[in-house]
Amino acid sequence: MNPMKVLDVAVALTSVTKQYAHGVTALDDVTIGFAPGTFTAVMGPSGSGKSTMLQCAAGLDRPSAGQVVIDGRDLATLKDRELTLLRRDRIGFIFQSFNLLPSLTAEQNVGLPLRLAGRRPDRALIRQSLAAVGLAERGSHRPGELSGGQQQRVAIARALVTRPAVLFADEPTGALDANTSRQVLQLLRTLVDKHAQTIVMVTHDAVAASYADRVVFLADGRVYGELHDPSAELVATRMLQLEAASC
Ligand SMILES: Nc1ncnc2c1ncn2[C@@H]1O[C@H](COP(=O)(O)OP(=O)(O)OP(=O)(O)O)[C@@H](O)[C@H]1O
Repeated sequence: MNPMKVLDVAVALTSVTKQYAHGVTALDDVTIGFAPGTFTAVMGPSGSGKSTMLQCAAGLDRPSAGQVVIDGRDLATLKDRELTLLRRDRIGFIFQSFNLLPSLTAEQNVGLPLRLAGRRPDRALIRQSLAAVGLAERGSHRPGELSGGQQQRVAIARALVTRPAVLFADEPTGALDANTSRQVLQLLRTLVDKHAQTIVMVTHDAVAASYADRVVFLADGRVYGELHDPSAELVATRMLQLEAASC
């Protein structure tokens, strides 16, 4: 990828390889970019490198070789402190298990990234973030008093409160039923369409992937093609082909 192209994307991976101990190559020469204001789903058989790619793209893990550029900054050139700040201020992350602090209210959970940044939690901003995910009335509720879908929406509000360049999502609907999943996916779609949020989501679910603009397929640590605006059926067919090929 040339330098101009790198500037055009929110996140760019160029020839990224990640090797673990015991000779495991989790990512093998992966080059891929995620354009601002787009929603990308990453799919592939179990062990194909999806989570590893997300971790490297989010600056949570360092590649063995290759370059990762987030928001125009080459991660390899950053000192540990600078990388921590970039992750804190420019990256949002949501997980299958929500990862909310059970003793804090929804408002306090959403305000956490601001506190960690040493900023005074701005209540108007926090309330605005909760309203954006449809939970304006639930600010004083603790996670145990909220449904799974509501907890994931609090986690999304928390991830977005710093206005990150990219929101990474690792199986965000994995713990939710079909109906609640649809609501969360529709919310992610709206964040892209209305607020030009960049989202990169790992999923095993073809229906979830069909909410994205683009689906990237991984197998054995390599990119094996992509689909644009695909139907769930087309994604499922492609996954079956990949799984059959990697057996
Ligand atoms: N910390 C680690 N140490 C050694 N090997 C690892 C480590 N993390 C992942 N791997 C290996 O790297 C490969 C890719 O793993 P990764 O978790 O990225 O795959 P995945 O596509 O997300 O899988 P799944 O869909 O099952 O979650 C696998 O072979 C895995 O066993």
